Amino acid sequence: MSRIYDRSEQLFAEAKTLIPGGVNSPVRAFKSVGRNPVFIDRAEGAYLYDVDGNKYVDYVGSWGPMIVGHVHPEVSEALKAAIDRGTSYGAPTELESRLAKLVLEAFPAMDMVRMVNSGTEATMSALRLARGYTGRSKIVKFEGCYHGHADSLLIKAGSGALTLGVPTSPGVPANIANNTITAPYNDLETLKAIFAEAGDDIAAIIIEGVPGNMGVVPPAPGYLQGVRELTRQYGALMIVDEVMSGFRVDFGGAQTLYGVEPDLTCLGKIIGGGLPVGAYGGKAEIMEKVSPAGPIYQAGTLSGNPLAMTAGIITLEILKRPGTYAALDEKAAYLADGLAKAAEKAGVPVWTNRVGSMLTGFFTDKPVIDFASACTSDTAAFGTYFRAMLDRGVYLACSQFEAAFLSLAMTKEDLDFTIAAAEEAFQVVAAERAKA
Ligand SMILES: Cc1ncc(COP(=O)(O)O)c(C=O)c1O
Ligand SMILES: NCC(=O)CCC(=O)O
Repeated sequence: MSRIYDRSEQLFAEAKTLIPGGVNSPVRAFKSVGRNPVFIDRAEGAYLYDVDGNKYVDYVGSWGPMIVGHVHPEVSEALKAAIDRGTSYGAPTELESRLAKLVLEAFPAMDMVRMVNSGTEATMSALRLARGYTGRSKIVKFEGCYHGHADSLLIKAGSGALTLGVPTSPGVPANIANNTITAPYNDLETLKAIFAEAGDDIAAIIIEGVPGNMGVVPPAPGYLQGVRELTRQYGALMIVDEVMSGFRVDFGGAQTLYGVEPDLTCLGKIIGGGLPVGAYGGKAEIMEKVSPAGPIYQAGTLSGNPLAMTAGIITLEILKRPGTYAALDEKAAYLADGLAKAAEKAGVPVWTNRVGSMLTGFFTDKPVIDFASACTSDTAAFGTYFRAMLDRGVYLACSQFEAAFLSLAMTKEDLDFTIAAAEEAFQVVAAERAKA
């Protein structure tokens, strides 16, 4: 391909001398796909433009938040007006209540919500609350699920931790790791056995609404209900981490889609509309324990930031309009079908999981239902596919174990462009396999 990446290469070489690995979040470094990252200059609608002038259809969407597309005119206009009113006060504003109302309306399981600055803060704070509320220490998380980088959650974690081969990070003290029990996802029997043994010490189960951090792996029918029953039986809380799935798979997240009512919910990504926001919320009886209403401490200098609240409010108002989720689903179904046909044509077995506008094609001929089956994927083939797609103007998440996200800004032409690129990219994979 004739694309030039010189300026990106220069900037990355410099960044590596200034920032660990040249990036401010590990997944951005393209490390597992055998090339250097491209540096982004700007974005608009469905597209990213890099510093060498290359254009891409963007399926990363800032790892989820950009569901209405980049530089959406309504979001931009509101943000510009907000900037002139001041960027931070460290004092309450009406904007915080407006975003809270939109969130609570979307998630009936939540009576109250607290805004924070990232998904990591949301899950970390929810765990503290669950432990404070129940007076218990242990938590259960699932293999391949990622909930941000708090110590107790970096155990058998997904996303970059998995991609970069450090699912359990050095630096997490053993006495913290000991309080995290991990279980295989979509396996109720093993979970029951864990509770039979340690149920009285377990404060909470934390689970991704739709796991997207080992690639997309939907919950089996009845699985979330089973988890709900088990937690009730043992007096543990069920925390659904909808940082990725919230306002993504449905306006009311995975809990609405699958009909399950958790005790606590974590949000992030989309509720910030591309600015840094996270949130956690749940039943009033539990949330009233959070400081200053209650004794469980949690705070933040920039929490409820007026710019972030503004971007979140406008984004959710756009998403609330009739037909948005049907439109996203239709686009994603069209794309998934086109990609599957392209793979088949090239004779490359791919297993596709999709929930609404998040999807992953795994380079495996086996059904992907959990972490172990996700790991049957041929990650070298994924790397080849990723590089071929990038060279053809399609920006995918740089790991087999991530989701692709669609946005409302994508047109049928964008999807057809992507499918045409994939037809060639799968042929490149097939040719490489034939050589091996
Ligand atoms: C399900 C889930 N939870 C939590 C997080 C952490 O969010 P953040 O990166 O904003 O800290 C992420 C993504 O990073 C996520 O996908
Ligand atoms: N699945 C990966 C993420 O959701 C977060 C991106 C990051 O860690 O930078």
